[in-house]
Amino acid sequence: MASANGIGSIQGKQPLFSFGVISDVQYADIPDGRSFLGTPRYYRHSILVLKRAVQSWNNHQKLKFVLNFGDIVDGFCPKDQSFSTIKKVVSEFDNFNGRVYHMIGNHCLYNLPRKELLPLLKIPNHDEGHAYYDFSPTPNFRFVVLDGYDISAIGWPRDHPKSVEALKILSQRNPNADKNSPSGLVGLGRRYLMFNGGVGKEQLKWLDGILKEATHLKQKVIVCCHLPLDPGATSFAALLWNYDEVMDLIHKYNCVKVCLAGHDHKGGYAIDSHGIHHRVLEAALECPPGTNAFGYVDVYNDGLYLTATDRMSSSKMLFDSDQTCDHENGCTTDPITST
Ligand SMILES: Nc1ccn([C@@H]2O[C@H](COP(=O)(O)O)[C@@H](O)[C@H]2O)c(=O)n1
Ligand SMILES: O=P(O)(O)OC[C@H](O)CO
Repeated sequence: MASANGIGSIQGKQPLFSFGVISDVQYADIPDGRSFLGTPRYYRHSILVLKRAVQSWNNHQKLKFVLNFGDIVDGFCPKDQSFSTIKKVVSEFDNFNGRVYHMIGNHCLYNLPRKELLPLLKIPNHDEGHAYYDFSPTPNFRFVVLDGYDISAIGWPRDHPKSVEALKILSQRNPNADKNSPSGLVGLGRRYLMFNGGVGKEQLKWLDGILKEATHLKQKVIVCCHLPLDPGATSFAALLWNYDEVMDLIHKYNCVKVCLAGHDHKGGYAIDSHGIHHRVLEAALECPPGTNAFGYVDVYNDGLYLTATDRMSSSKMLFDSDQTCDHENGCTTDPITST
């Protein structure tokens, strides 16, 4: 399909490399339920979605790695089963014939503290409890994985400075007794919920260094985080607390082309004022039995092409600086194929 944003230029060519994606598996061995707002959640079926994803990624044969966007187990998982359940889901991922890069999400942190969780997820360089890292699958591309719960009221010991900082932010920004309730919060202020978090100063400094180096090396950067970074691509109630600070830093450079996220289960897509694509991936948890939500991304010099399944929409994201939205009704995803 030749389209307004010029995706025709990448179709028909061999990708430089490809990788698999899935988000919000939120498995638990409990009966089906619903979100707070009533959306059905299929806790036992979600691991079947993951199994089918792994099978499909292995059948593809050319995927270089897989990215898991976080929340591999649900907060309702009985706490005496947290460790074994996370191990069970990780071992499903490990059936993939390649490297799996995990992100942490709020539901992971409801189940285990960081010091137990990060080694299980094989988070690189987790010695100080950080879950941010980067890797370069080819010399011209770099993936940056952000830790959206760096400043968070979940996951750190209660008296940890990062937990104290998070509780202070929540007490200033959210007057509700239940800090997960957005009641009375208006517009972008709705993001100040306990199930979200922020990127701390040290991580921002690290990110600045990475982007500086990537610019010097002429690398294109894909930023990944459980929490979305753009208000156009998500419900405000799912945004990273300091998404604006992170994006101001990213916008100082021209190397970041795409930001990928999970957390907001319905998914989303937008192009920001600097031409960066923001794609929030639809959740595996909310797939009714027999349906799927996973995909793989083909990487080209001039764009990313997400081929997705069932409830995850396929997306074309071209890197050109003169970005225009290629969807008639605005910057939403443009479904192209379903496998
Ligand atoms: N509109 C809302 C949404 C959520 N909450 C609180 O957050 C918790 C988690 O929500 P889920 O969507 O993951 O079910 C929920 O238990 C509520 O405490 C809310 O108060 N108002
Ligand atoms: O992580 P959950 O399951 O609490 O859901 C987060 C919401 O989707 C954010 O809007």
